[in-house]
Amino acid sequence: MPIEANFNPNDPALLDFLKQIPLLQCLDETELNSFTSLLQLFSYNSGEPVYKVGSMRDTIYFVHEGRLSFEKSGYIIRFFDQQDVFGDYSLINNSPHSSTIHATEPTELLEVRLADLQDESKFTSGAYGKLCKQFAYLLTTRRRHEEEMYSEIDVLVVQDGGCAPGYNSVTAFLTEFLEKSGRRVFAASEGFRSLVSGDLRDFRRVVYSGSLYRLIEDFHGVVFTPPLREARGADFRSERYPDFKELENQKRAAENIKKRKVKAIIGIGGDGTLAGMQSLGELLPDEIQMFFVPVTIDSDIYGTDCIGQYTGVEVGAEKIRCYMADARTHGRCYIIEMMGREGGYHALHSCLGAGAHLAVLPDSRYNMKRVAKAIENRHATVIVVAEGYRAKERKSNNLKESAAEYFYKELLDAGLNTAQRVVCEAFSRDIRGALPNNTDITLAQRMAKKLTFLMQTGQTKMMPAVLSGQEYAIPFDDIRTHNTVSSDLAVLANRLGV
Ligand SMILES: Nc1ncnc2c1ncn2[C@@H]1O[C@H](COP(=O)(O)OP(=O)(O)OP(=O)(O)O)[C@@H](O)[C@H]1O
Ligand SMILES: O=P(O)(O)OC[C@H]1O[C@](O)(CO)[C@@H](O)[C@@H]1O
Repeated sequence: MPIEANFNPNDPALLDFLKQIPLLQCLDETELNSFTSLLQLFSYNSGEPVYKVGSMRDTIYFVHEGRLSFEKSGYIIRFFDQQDVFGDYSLINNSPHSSTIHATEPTELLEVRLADLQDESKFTSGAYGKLCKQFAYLLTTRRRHEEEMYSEIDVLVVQDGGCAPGYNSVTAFLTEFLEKSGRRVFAASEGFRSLVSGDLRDFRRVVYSGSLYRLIEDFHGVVFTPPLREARGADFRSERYPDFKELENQKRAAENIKKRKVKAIIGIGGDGTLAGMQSLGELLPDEIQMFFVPVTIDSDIYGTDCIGQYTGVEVGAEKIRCYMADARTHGRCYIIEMMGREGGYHALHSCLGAGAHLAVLPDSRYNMKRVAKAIENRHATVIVVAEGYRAKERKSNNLKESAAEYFYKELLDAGLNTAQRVVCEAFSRDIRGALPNNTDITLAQRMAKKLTFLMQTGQTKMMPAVLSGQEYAIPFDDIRTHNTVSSDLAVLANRLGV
């Protein structure tokens, strides 16, 4: 239980303290004195709650000394320190508290009951009205600051495409390096879709500096990025947005970009995202700088390592090793479908790393009778099929089979007759959610640094690239997206000798 402490309501230091608080700056000297006479001072021990979620709003609290945590759904959202005010929502909202407040160190709070403020014999209705108005003013100015913050977007990051390890990492590093070079960085909340919609709620402010974050953390959409360096997933996007291929939508996005005075746009993703950026580039003035960062497990951007490809192969190979052990144990044949729409980089390298028996790539054409025979002579087999295998054929014939199932069907047509139970596994999307490994995090860091340099030196329509340890930059017009894999490696991955 908090302990009520004595204090002198006429203490000049106390009056000075109260005059610093924006909520009370609307009161004149007399009103402030009568307000002060309604205050009570309470001491809280460290860990003691002030109020809990669900309790009634009936008090406004002023932090006189100490520190408190503001918690929602078990998370600490922020801290309150000396001169901070909480509970002031009770001036306009009489629903129960949606948060819990705990003292995190010995704390003193000056408290005023709402019932006392509303009692005309203690506080005039005029002064109470002023307090309510002042609270509304503070709320709306915050909203105005938010509007202002998003009305001039400096650098805008747009993540699209399928998730891959490293989206979050590169966004965190871009924020760090660009902010350190004096830029303000923002992100579209949901990729290209947000550019078309263009509402304030479609944008986020991404922040690297802790002190800057503390200043603006209450504003809409502010995200502290350092923890994203190592985070899984892609925080600023949702489902794909195929409608961005429509010119009308691209035009709407271009208008919104100009309306929000964007100075530079960075697209992050695979070849589809690059195509979206290139289309946008046609509709925007040259002064708006444009960049692209390749993040894709399947490495479908030529001339550079792609962020996500190393984690993808590491996790993909480990997944195949598990199938190899299971296949050996049960005497089975697994046909695993892995990423690889065009070149098949991910499927091939994962297969190689794990020492699986055959990689079936989008362009592979095997003699299926020989493959069937080779399987029949084995106790256990693991075959990796890239998702793009016979994709056009399957699509044009409207076939429902996945690439793995289609390959199995071809084997059956070729007369496969094996004691091994054959199991086709579903497409391995799970790898997209893997934790980025050190190589991809380092690659993300290098590309972010290179991009910052390109931006600072006034370049545009460029992609930072890293190949064989060297950093480059490739102009948009020279980026090739058909990334074929080495045929020597495809031979190495053929342990069936077919
Ligand atoms: N030809 C195009 N023109 C304009 N926008 C496009 C085009 N192709 C794709 N996009 C946009 O880019 C987004 C991402 O494309 P896509 O789904 O092909 O992923 P990606 O960037 O290639 O990444 P990944 O291949 O790793 O999934 C799409 O949701 C769409 O909004
Ligand atoms: O999960 P979705 O939307 O079907 O996307 C599948 C595509 O995404 C990717 O996994 C890339 O992220 C491709 O390899 C694949 O073609």
